[in-house]
Amino acid sequence: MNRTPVAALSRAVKRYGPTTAVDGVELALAAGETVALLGRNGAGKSTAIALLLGLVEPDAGRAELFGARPETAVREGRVGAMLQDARAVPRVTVRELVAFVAGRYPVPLPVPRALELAGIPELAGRRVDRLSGGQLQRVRLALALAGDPALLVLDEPTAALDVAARREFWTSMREYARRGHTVLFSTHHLEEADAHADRIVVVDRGRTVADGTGTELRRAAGGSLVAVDMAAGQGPDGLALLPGVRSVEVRGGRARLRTEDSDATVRALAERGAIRGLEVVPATLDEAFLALTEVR
Ligand SMILES: Nc1ncnc2c1ncn2[C@@H]1O[C@H](COP(=O)(O)OP(=O)(O)OP(=O)(O)O)[C@@H](O)[C@H]1O
Repeated sequence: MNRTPVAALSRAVKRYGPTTAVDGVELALAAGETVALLGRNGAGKSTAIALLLGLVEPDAGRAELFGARPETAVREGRVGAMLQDARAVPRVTVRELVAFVAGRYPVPLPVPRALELAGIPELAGRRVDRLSGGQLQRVRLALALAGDPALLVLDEPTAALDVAARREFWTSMREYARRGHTVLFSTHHLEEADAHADRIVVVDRGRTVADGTGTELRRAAGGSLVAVDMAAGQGPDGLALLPGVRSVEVRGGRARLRTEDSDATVRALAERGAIRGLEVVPATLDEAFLALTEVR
């Protein structure tokens, strides 16, 4: 089996003057994987994507596609990309533009198929410079798909899409991924990352701070919340010392314990005879993300 990653950044560094946009980020995508790149504004996601596509050169470390320099894979038409800077081309129709781009690839998708996958067959005859932001976004998806690339790289692909368009977008993307293609997308929508990626890579200040499934990230970054009613007259004394507990908050006669090991915390509460109105809630991905990227 060929284990060369489809896309890899190893200890990649990219500086812009005094700003280190990417500071040793690690990333590896296996064939057929869908991976989400998650991070705050300015975390380095777009720069990491630009490095992978060979649009910028790393100052240190390596960026590779299919085990070679990114330019080679891009030239061979093995990569389709949808980046953030959308510039409309004047006067041409959607069909003409997609056909033009498809014509530059060795084995492109038929244009109607690219339009269908992007969910815009009805826009084929429309002028590109008269489309709405969301429509244009999907034309850009059709352009990224036009060459039937093995790897699709999408920088915040659903940013301009409404709820229905977003759902259609992910339906298309899943179909594309099901056919064995590899997809890397960046997003600020944690629920999208959780729902549509096999794996989430969290980038913060140019570094990879977490890499795993949504469940693994939730577990790694703060465990669960255990809540119990306190008995009359009982204070919070000692709760912070129970196994696993990171923090305690008491409000309205109810104690909320943030814990790394809810089983151990619940057992210890039971030993104290303190289990009334017990509730155990796993950390949300939002909480995990905030914990992983909190300003230290
Ligand atoms: N061409 C550039 N020249 C100078 N600084 C840049 C350039 N591109 C990015 N940066 C800086 O590098 C850092 C990382 O930016 P990048 O666009 O990669 O982040 P991002 O995670 O994609 O952010 P966002 O979610 O806001 O799109 C930021 O501080 C940004 O200001």
